[in-house]
Amino acid sequence: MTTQELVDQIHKKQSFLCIGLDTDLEKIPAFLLEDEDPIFSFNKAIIDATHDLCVAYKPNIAFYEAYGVQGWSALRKTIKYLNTNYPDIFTIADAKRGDIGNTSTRYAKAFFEDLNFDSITIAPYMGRDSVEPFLAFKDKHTILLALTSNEGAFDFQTKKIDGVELYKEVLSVSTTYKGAENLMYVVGATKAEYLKEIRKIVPNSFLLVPGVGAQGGSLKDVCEYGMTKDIGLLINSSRGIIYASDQENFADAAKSKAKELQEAMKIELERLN
Ligand SMILES: O=c1ccn([C@@H]2O[C@H](COP(=O)(O)O)[C@@H](O)[C@H]2O)c(=O)[nH]1
Repeated sequence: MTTQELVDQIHKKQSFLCIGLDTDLEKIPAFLLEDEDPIFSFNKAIIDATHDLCVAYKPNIAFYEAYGVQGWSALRKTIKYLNTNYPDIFTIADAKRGDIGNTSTRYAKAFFEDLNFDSITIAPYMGRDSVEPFLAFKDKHTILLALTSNEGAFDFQTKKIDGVELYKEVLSVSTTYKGAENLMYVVGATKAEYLKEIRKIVPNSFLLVPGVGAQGGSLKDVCEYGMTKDIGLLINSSRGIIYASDQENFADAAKSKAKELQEAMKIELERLN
């Protein structure tokens, strides 16, 4: 999917919501455990109930890998279901990969070609040759961890090297990578006040912003400091939406939570005009 197609979808749906499919057998409604593939049944119900309120879904790969072959099969069914039934939706494999060049190429093939995701999250720590193999794929997007939402982000990411914070170095150096036009960045909603500085380095890039909902980040602050004329934001909420209820009404409850966020986003988009 091209970035323009994503922007068009945001305008059409008046939403820049990404729903995280962090599907955990210990948290989904108990009655679904009787199904042949409870993970897929849960995901399908959530997707069918919320697809017109969001522009992206982000399965976190850890939740699928944790269940071995069954989990991987549910992931494959989920991405296939999305690509077949809702081809306009932007899909993100939250896999946080990155390795020496030839290994990165295999990761890229796995997620972009075999699974056919539109994008993947990548850790920048191994540098240029670990990221560029992902950037070589046309109309696929590489979402580099810049400033993450967790407390541990302060261990390294905000530390200065030669007077410059590491996350800023990640942002500016990565813009020189071959294929940098395919880059997006992860910035945690819990670090909204940093967005002003971040926008000085990457004024137009799309940012994937997790941390609204269960982690307490503010949608309003993220929009105030991070929104661009082309929106430039995908705001993720996972647990706050998908686990709104563990009863029969779980999909409707998820829809209500997604609707609350979409309505708040609509107001923010109206401010742009
Ligand atoms: O900095 C980061 C990077 C990734 N995540 C992931 O996003 C979701 C957030 O889930 P919530 O339930 O809405 O808190 C989850 O998959 C994280 O692994 C992040 O939170 N922060």
